[in-house]
Amino acid sequence: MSPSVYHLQLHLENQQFVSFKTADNIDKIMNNPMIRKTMLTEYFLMNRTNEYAKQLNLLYKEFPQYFVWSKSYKIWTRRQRGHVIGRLVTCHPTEGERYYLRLLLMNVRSPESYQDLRKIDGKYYDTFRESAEKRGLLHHNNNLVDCMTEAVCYQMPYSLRHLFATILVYCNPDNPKELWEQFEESMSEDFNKLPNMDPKKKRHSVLNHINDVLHTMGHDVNEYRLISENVVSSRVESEAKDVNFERNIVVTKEDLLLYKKLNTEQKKAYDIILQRVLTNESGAFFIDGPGGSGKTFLYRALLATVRSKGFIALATTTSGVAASILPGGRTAHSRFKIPINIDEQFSCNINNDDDHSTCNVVYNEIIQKALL
Ligand SMILES: Nc1ncnc2c1ncn2[C@@H]1O[C@H](COP(=O)(O)OP(=O)(O)OP(=O)(O)O)[C@@H](O)[C@H]1O
Repeated sequence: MSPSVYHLQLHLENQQFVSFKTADNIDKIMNNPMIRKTMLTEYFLMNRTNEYAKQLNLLYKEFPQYFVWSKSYKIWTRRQRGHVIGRLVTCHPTEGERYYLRLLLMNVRSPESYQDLRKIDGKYYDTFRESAEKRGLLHHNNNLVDCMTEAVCYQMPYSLRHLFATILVYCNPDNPKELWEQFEESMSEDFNKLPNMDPKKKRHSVLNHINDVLHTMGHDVNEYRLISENVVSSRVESEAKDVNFERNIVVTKEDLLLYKKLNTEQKKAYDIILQRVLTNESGAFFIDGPGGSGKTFLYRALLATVRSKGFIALATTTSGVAASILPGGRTAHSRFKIPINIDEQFSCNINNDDDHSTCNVVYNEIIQKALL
């Protein structure tokens, strides 16, 4: 490929990757000065010591146009020929200081050290973020526009929507609507290929996907006022999503064989419950026993058997911790969209039998509220 692209290393101070063989002596590795050298540390060194580099006053990404990196000697030497493009490896805004270091390197010419990047008018700031802020790099969405613009070049619309949601949550853009309008088209490209997608439907689908991502981070798209009306996913859509989620839960081989290990009491409960499920009769069962007596073990065996037979089984718990130990487990608040404040009138609907696959609910650790 011509011109070739230099991928410029990006790391916080003393956090460069070091590779070594398992048999190598760790003290020897630590005392080897070569191991600490990277494109970035040597870029700083060149800015301190090399007259030509000082005179050129370059950004990190411009450096490879004038200097060549030697992997064996870990030094930059003056370029004699050839044209290359320098690219700083990408960094997600959630990476914090590393992201702000990148932002500074993209904008500050000829820095001589990490400390130098944190210095403005003789004053040192504690973090790269503060330094970026004081330099005005965080104002007016500029860095976020750069981040999205760059991502548009190499990321699929699906990933762009994830990035956009992350930016909304973690980077507090001054004007989310402006950012949305600027990148809506790039984030919608995959939907263009679908048949019967009018612009309104397309926008709705894109915003709904962004909303799904935001929900996993505890936020909602309507907080950001990206469009004038509220984004509401249709009942059919959200049910389709739920069914899709449940259907994609992988039943492991190990779980499928759990029923063989059940003790007498577990087996008794397993048989009774399974019988009800298979005959499509309704029923509510309460499993009780001291901690560690095998309740969760029984639920896992039941979930695996029921799901492997093509039924939908909702593994529901009161707490997130309990949810994490059941395959496909979700908290009741997440699963049934229960609001924080509930009153006597509140009820939640579970659509049963849309496609003739009975919906079964396992509720682990009911401790506070009778919900169903
Ligand atoms: N029939 C069984 N055969 C083998 N191991 C079992 C069996 N039943 C339970 N166990 C094991 O015993 C341990 C405790 O079981 P489990 O977590 O299911 O108990 P529990 O009643 O749900 O506990 P808690 O109420 O504290 O959540 C687990 O390591 C589980 O794998």
